[in-house]
Amino acid sequence: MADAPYTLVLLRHGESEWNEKNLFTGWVDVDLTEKGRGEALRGGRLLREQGLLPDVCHTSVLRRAIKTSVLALDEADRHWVPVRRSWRLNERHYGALQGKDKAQTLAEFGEEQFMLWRRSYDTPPPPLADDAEFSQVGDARYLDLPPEVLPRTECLADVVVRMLPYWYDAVVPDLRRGQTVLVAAHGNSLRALVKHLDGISDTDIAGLNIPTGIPLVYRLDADLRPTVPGGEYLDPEAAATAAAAVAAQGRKR
Ligand SMILES: O=C(O)[C@H](O)COP(=O)(O)O
Repeated sequence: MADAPYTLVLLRHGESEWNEKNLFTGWVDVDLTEKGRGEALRGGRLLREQGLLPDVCHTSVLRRAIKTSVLALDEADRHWVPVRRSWRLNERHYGALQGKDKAQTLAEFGEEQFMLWRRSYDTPPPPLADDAEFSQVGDARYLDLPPEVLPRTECLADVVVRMLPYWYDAVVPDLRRGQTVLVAAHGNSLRALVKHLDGISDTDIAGLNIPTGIPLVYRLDADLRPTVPGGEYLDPEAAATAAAAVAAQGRKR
């Protein structure tokens, strides 16, 4: 398609153990659930059935995204493509909320504060202490980062700032080589990328939620602009239902 020379596939990891428990996760490196592994396999099957065969994959350095990419690529018979990993695709760091129950947080702090921390563009949760149980300080995969770069909390604006250099330096060159690129990442790092791609306002991004395990396909024009705003989910009905469930997560008992 000359008017859409570039194909980008976004895939949020399958359900994680802390998604199932309704806990704020952020940079805590939890595993997929059995359901999440099934979602990843289905995502790969949808890619294969649609002929959307990745030539390269980019993931975060968190196992839920890495394992999702391995399962999906294997199911699409593309397990052999090159993979690059970066902390810049990590989930948003949830600060002192990491490990806390979403429903309890909502009950304790109220709807307004909960939504500010969870979905505002520029209000981060309180920072996580370096000696806290769910801190990433000292984690081997981040030892090359200057201490001041390692986040202790992030708002979505912070994620945009640390994700975009990777988008421009690693993902865009692969797209411009004509490769079909799979980005296997997280709800908020993908919200940050979608915000950039679709030019979504700082206010409107609060209403956008990304479901687990369902490929979101962007066909981009020569200027890397989406030819279909918002992209196209390979299972639109399931995606709409699952995105609504993500939005309501704070209320899950
Ligand atoms: O990090 C987490 O808790 C989830 O993966 C994303 O959570 P959210 O949808 O509440 O931002």
